[in-house]
This record gives sequence, structure tokens and C-alpha cells, in this order.
Amino acid sequence: MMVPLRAVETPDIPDEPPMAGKGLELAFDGITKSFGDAAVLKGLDLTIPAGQFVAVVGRSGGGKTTLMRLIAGLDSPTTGAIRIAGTARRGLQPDVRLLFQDARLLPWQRVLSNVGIARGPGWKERARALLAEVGLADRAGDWPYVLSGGQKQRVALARALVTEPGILLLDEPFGALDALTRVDMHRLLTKVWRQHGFTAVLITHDVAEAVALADRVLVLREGRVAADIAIDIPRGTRAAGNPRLAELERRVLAAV
Ligand SMILES: Nc1ncnc2c1ncn2[C@@H]1O[C@H](COP(=O)(O)OP(=O)(O)OP(=O)(O)O)[C@@H](O)[C@H]1O
Repeated sequence: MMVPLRAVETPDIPDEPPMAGKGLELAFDGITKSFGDAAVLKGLDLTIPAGQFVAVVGRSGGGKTTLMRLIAGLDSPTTGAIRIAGTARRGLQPDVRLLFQDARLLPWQRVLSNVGIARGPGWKERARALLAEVGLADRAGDWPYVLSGGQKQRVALARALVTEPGILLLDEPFGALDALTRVDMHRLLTKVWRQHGFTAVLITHDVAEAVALADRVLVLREGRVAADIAIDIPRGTRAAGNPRLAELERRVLAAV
């Protein structure tokens, strides 16, 4: 069944700011990144306030994944610095977690152990609470292979949240899901973002998804921020048919 979904409706979620506390500020100071002679990022200067939900859109090859890898500490910028809560980022850190298009669960661990991968005292209770939050309280004892694609992504989300990261990076996490499951995941992501208060950076090809979920959309084009657009309408009103949403979507598309 084809379901025409221009935007995500989240009328069941009140438009409140995220809970204060966990989110960390993320700043790019003159970031460039080259691979050999190829300049992929050509100078990024911007600050993402703690707890903000930012979507990054752009054409294939525009440098989105490269930027993500720099934030995660999987790679280093050629020049410039990334600061997290004011401190220059150095290598992998537990305050930043990643969610990818594929859930990357460990097939030899049951769902609960996948979520509680970090272990430590009280890990089982914590993992169970997170599974309940993502709607999978009754699947703790299952093996990953019995889960649907959407359920696997829910487990991956619970696992990412178990360490209460200050920044959650999402690299096309819903790209492989069908339209209805995507809408469910949009609702869930909005809910957990509100509850946990992390700073969110979502990479997506889907402009409708970007304007539906984010506070702010960055358009990355040829290694630069071609547009920085505030989505200044309440989430509860971001339904298909809202003319202001359509206008914002047009602005983002024009910049892409
Ligand atoms: N390790 C690498 N070595 C050489 N070139 C690279 C490397 N990583 C990325 N690139 C190049 O950098 C450019 C940007 O790639 P990147 O994956 O960041 O783009 P993207 O915007 O995420 O694209 P997509 O939407 O297709 O994932 C591409 O031209 C790519 O070939």
C-alpha cells in the first residue's frame, strides 16, 4: 500500500521544550576536511545549542557522513576544531552515540543484552526501562533475528540511550523502513528526545522528515552550509497541509 506522507503528524505529543540537563552544546570552529586533493568540507562555523534538534540535508556526496564521523570522533578535521560543551573533541567519547540505517545488533545476544551492552551496576533494570520506553518491554528475551526492521531500530535506539549521551547522531536511521513504520519511529524519536534532552543531529535525504522533526535544518552543499533554516512552528501543528510548513519545506528544497 502506498501512503502519501508529506510530513509527520505528531498531534499526540505536546509542544514542550526538551527536559533540561543532558544535552551538550556542539560547536564547529572553521572545520575543513580534505581527502587528498578533494576538499569535502570547506569551512564550517556554527554552534548547535544544548538540546537542539538539528537535521542535516544535502545531495549525495555533500559531506554529511563525513561531518558525522568528525563529530563522533571517528575521524579528525584537516583544520579547525569541534567543541563539545566548550571542550575540543579528541577521539571517541561516550557522550556521543550513533544510530545508523542498519541497527547493528549483536546476533548472539538477546535483546536485553544488546541494550545493556555497556553493563555496569544496575544495567538490567536500566535496559528494561529503556526497552519499555521504546515499546518493547515484552521482547527482552528475544533474539534479534525474530524482530522486524522497525523493532531492531527501536532496540538500537534504546541501546544508544542507555549511557544517557549528551549528543545523539542519527545517520539516515529510518531510510530502510516503510512509510508507516517511519512515522512511528518519528513519534518515538520525538518522545525520547523530549524525555532525555540530548542534542540531536539527524542526517536525512528526506526534506519532509527534516522539517517535521527538527528545530533547525542545515543544508550542506559542496562542503558548506548553504542554508540554516529555523523550523519555527510547533511540532503539534506540523501536519501536511500546514502552509507555513510547506513554505519552510520549499525553502529547504530550494537550498538543496
Ligand atoms: N575516507 C575517504 N576517502 C576519500 N574520500 C572520501 C572518504 N570519505 C568520504 N569521501 C568523499 O567525500 C565526499 C563526501 O562524502 P560523504 O559520505 O560525506 O557524503 P554524504 O553527503 O554523506 O553522501 P551520501 O548522502 O551519499 O551518504 C564524497 O565525494 C566521498 O567520495
